[in-house]
Amino acid sequence: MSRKKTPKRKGASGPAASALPAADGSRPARPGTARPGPQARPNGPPQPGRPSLGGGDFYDVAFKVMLVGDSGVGKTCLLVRFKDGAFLAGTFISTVGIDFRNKVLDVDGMKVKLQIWDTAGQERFRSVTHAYYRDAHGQWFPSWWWWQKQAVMALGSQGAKDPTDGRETAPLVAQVECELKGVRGPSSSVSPTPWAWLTEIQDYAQHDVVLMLLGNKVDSAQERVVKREDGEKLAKEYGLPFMETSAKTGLNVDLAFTAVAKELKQRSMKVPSEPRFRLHDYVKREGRGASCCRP
Ligand SMILES: Nc1nc2c(ncn2[C@@H]2O[C@H](COP(=O)(O)OP(=O)(O)OP(=O)(O)O)[C@@H](O)[C@H]2O)c(=O)[nH]1
Repeated sequence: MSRKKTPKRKGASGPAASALPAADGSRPARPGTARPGPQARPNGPPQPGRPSLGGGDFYDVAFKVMLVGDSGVGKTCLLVRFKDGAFLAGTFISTVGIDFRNKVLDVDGMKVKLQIWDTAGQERFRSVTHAYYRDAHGQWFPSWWWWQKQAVMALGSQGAKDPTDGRETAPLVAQVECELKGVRGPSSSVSPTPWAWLTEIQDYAQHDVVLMLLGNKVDSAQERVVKREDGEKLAKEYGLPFMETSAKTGLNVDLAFTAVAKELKQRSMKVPSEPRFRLHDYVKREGRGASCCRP
């Protein structure tokens, strides 16, 4: 992935539009860059001449997944952990604009490509992110049914501090409470709206988007400020599947993306012979507790 992160600076200008990938996943031409586009057109059910990501990574069906959440909760680290199995330790460098990575998973005998978009959590990039929620592929390639389904994984942090620089990050539950307070106000008649990110998703994503809530950074036991039960309660309140993750240890990272891939595949393919996949049940059953995986 071309690094779109830059050291955090106050008053830094927004991203140069030309440097950003297009909302349909294409990028400005760069030598050696595999880019999704017409030439990478997949063909639905498995066939011998399946499209490739390059390097022999063939796939049958492709979906778009977006990672959203406040700055510093660990979106980029989660993606890097999933894609490369590594943890980006060291100084926190905030994402500028947006970028994506592709990964092909084997889901029940089918090759599912996830195109995962890593968004910037900082407020000043919000307008850039908005453009990427909508399925731009539908606009450009209306017959590409396989892009129709998308997922958003909303991240919060279960820890209060970024362990690398001691900076405060907004923990999951606090983000929600803060938002509710802001909207309700002391004498406001406006009915409370969900957490800011969920509101965004409602406003900008497809109405039937697959959603999952993740509480990241569960490895830092001393820093933990959100209890697992509180995360679960919150998710229940909004009817979302919830999982605690750690980009540092890898806890539940593959599982979370696999769960989303399974759900997306089911919604698109509807294979009658396959038992119905239930995302909520799957994450509850398969998700591991943080206590078993401290570093
Ligand atoms: N202990 C611990 N630290 C983490 C974890 N995930 C991320 N971090 C740290 O948290 C900081 C922020 O991580 P990023 O992945 O850059 O955060 P982000 O959400 O992409 O932030 P923006 O790009 O600003 O939106 C970095 O210093 C990471 O090393 C985790 O699971 N555990």
